[in-house]
Amino acid sequence: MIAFNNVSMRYPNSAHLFRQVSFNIEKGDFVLITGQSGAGKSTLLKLMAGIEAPSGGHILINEQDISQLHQNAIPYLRRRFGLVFQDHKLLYDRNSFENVALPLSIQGITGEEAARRVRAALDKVGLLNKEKAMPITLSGGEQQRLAIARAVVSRPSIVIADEPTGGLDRVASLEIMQLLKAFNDVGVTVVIAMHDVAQVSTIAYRTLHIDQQTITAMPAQVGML
Ligand SMILES: Nc1ncnc2c1ncn2[C@@H]1O[C@H](COP(=O)(O)OP(=O)(O)OP(=O)(O)O)[C@@H](O)[C@H]1O
Repeated sequence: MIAFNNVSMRYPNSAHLFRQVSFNIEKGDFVLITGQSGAGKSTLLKLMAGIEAPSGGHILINEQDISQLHQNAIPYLRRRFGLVFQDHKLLYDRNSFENVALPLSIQGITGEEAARRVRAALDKVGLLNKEKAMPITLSGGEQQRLAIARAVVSRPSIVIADEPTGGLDRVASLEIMQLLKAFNDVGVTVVIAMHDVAQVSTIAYRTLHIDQQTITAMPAQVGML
């Protein structure tokens, strides 16, 4: 589903973050990207989603080389991804419902159909009773769950989350991981960048570890608290 073939990455005037790394993420995988701060975890997620371009090699999404895609095709590629960032990137002048509805309205889905899908997404993350709440009135964990609802409302086949439990306590972190696992259980591929793997609980996962410009794939394992 996602294939990196000899991918190298360096930002202008910086050292390489990775050199000629290759790995595959299969449909339905639950993958953790680990590595120290600054190792390049966020960059790896951005490469997958076509937000950054690699300095070498090829990235294939469903066997399509994304570097060969026309600029106009990038928004369609992005729709396959649900993106969840550590700082939520919620719109604080819109309520919960409106935040989740935004990706749908960009795709031209409005009215009853949009309302039905927004409420289904809010229900999945346990925020159906907060649809009128402004994000600022929600707890950190609730804001992150709202960001997840917004990420999944377009029914993406891949959810990419960058430190989704950052700043949350243990209980809220566990809820977020269990929520992401629930989407994975129904077939969504989930890729999470995380420096603190201890929060993963008893979720089976594969790890891609970034260190010294290389990425090491480790087999499936079960995380322990
Ligand atoms: N747009 C950019 N332009 C130049 N350098 C960048 C850019 N984005 C990130 N970097 C640099 O690339 C390196 C890797 O950053 P990245 O955010 O991918 O690491 P990370 O592993 O996610 O770190 P953290 O755990 O601290 O979030 C850092 O040194 C960062 O300063």
